[in-house]
Amino acid sequence: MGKEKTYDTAVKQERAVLVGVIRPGEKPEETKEYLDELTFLVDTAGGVVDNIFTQKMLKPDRGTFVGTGKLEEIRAYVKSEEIDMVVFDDELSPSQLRNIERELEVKVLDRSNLILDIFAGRAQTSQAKTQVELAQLQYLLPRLTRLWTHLERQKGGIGMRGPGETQIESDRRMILEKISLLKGRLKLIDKQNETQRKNRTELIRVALVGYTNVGKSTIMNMISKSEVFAENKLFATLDTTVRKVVIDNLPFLLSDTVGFIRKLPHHLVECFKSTLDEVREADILIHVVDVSHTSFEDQIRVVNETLKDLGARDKETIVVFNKIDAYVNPEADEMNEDEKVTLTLEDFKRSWMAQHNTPSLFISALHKENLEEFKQLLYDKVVALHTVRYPYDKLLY
Ligand SMILES: Nc1nc2c(ncn2[C@@H]2O[C@H](COP(=O)(O)OP(=O)(O)OP(=O)(O)O)[C@@H](O)[C@H]2O)c(=O)[nH]1
Ligand SMILES: [Mg+2]
Repeated sequence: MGKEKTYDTAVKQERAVLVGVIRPGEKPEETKEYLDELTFLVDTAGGVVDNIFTQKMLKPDRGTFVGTGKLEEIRAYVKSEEIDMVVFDDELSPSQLRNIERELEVKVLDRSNLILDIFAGRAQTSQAKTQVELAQLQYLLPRLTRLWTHLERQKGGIGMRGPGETQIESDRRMILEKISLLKGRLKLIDKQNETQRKNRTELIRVALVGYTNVGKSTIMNMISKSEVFAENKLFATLDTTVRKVVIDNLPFLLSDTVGFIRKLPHHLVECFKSTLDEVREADILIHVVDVSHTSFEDQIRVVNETLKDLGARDKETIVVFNKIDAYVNPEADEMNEDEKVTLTLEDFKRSWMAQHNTPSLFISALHKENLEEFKQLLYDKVVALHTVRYPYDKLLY
């Protein structure tokens, strides 16, 4: 863990307020879930959430996202509580951002910007760094007239990490040049990676995919005895790691990939396409789900949609429900502890199995529960595929 980049906690944490719009028909749990996730993102970026403002609206206001009355309320709060930044739960258009900044006179971030900032702090390889930088520049290009960047540039902090701000502001043309330079660099890296991948086509390739923070890296470490960075923060993994794994003399490749999230900035998905090549070119996907998360079913949906965008939805998939040790049924307060967990998880299991044909498993990577079962299933799948693909391969038997 020592060599990983983490944020300096010695500096004063920036205090944030969050702003979300509640759409018609949105349930209170949903609103809470969205804002909890945004809180987690702010926390991951090194900030601390001081307060949350929400407004019920048919759709966000085109000029100022929330209504002017609400904005006035936020402004007063920001002034009196000396808040450092205001974070909106959706991507703001360039004009919304401009209007809001003018009104609030404080640093304004949106969800996309925040995610990009976290990515910038996490990127390790030149590929990841180039991809993030490209996404950040594409995000900034139409938003060059921001006010707070002038004031805050020297101070650094959340939203300010990444590509050089001076360049970004001084010349739009320079950004465009930089963008094309980065694109060229990415193309080169892609080519190198492609060659690398071609050199290992003999082995079956398995990729761990899933929502962020579900335990993909923990599973990777457990199965491959590797030391991939895992922690209770969003986007701990940015770079794909590939390891050769051997189960019962059967070698295959296992890769750990970047986690998915709701409303992933469009530019970021585009820029990360090549990181996700590993997913696109995998033979088998292990879709990891955090079954202890209150909205894990929504997360499954988000992951499936992202996989569809990548053209990887039709791959052979194993669904692994992880963190069964942490599963609690919120409605079963009255039952005793043991009953509560087994009963409700069993219920879910039954209804899931009845509705889906996908092979599914329930494990705890942390407590090493049902691990053998998991390895066995994985082994069976890899063998089956291997036998089809290399029918004469004696190595196996
Ligand atoms: N209770 C419990 N926690 C777990 C389990 N598996 C993983 N975790 C924890 O969940 C957190 C996230 O784990 P990671 O392995 O980093 O998750 P990830 O899916 O790789 O996350 P990203 O790389 O951020 O997308 C860590 O704090 C793990 O210790 C489990 O079976 N039970
Ligand atoms: Mg990870």
